[in-house]
Amino acid sequence: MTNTQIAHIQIDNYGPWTVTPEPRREVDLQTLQSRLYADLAQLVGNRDGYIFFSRFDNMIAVTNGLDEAAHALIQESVGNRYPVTMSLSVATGTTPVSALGTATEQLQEAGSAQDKGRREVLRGQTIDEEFRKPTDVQLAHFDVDDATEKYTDQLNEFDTFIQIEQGYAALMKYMREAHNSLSFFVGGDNVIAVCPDLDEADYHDAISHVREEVDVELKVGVGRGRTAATAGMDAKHALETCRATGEAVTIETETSE
Ligand SMILES: Nc1nc2c(ncn2[C@@H]2O[C@H](COP(=O)(O)OP(=O)(O)OP(=O)(O)O)[C@@H](O)[C@H]2O)c(=O)[nH]1
Repeated sequence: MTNTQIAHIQIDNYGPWTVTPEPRREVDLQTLQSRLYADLAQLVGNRDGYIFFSRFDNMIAVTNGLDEAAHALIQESVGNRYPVTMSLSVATGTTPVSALGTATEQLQEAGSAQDKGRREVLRGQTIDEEFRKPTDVQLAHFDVDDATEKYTDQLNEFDTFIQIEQGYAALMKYMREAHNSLSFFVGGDNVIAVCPDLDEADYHDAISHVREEVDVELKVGVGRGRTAATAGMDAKHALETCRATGEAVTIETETSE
């Protein structure tokens, strides 16, 4: 069974900061947000976690393998180098949705996102080393079939963007509602979903749903691992198997350590 460790990261009091003492230049906010995401991708990724930007002022990470000290160090490193601080709440669950739900509740209990007094809160619990398993994380790497041929080389970039986003919107909503999974756009035509123990039929179901709803054709590779990094790499290999065999769904049978 999966045991996903999810961290909810939130910039402290960011809304007021963006307009104090008066609205800050949008390009500077865009730069800050993308640099913070890039830094966190390295800080989390070098410890074998994955982070997704969601709304940039809030981010969601899979941090299996990171203990409380590792989370604290990441938080401190950002606090030392940025004009903003961030709060971080971590929780585990048999589904990513339940883990995130707990993490967010802990953060909300500590104070509002726009509470001047809530700064650099660190809450929650990580999985003790002795309880970690090679099946703790299940990641699904979705890809639009022949996006280059169907969209990128045919339509203008904005109309391609609409097609890809439509597929993403339908998938993220359905995976959340029907399969307790958290799906994130990661660039190009790719979406990575953090999933509980789903089987091949569940993935076929999600792909059919997106096809019926928005006429976007997907394939998916699925990997499992002790960390997001190993599960994610297995998912990429499984996706390559889809490309080689023409199968819409491939689940790596070996679980990586
Ligand atoms: N983040 C991320 N983006 C990727 C990855 N692989 C491809 N992309 C992006 O997706 C775009 C399309 O590439 P592909 O998915 O290989 O191309 P395709 O035309 O859809 O062809 P098939 O996937 O073989 O059906 C690329 O330009 C990249 O932007 C990946 O593993 N991660």
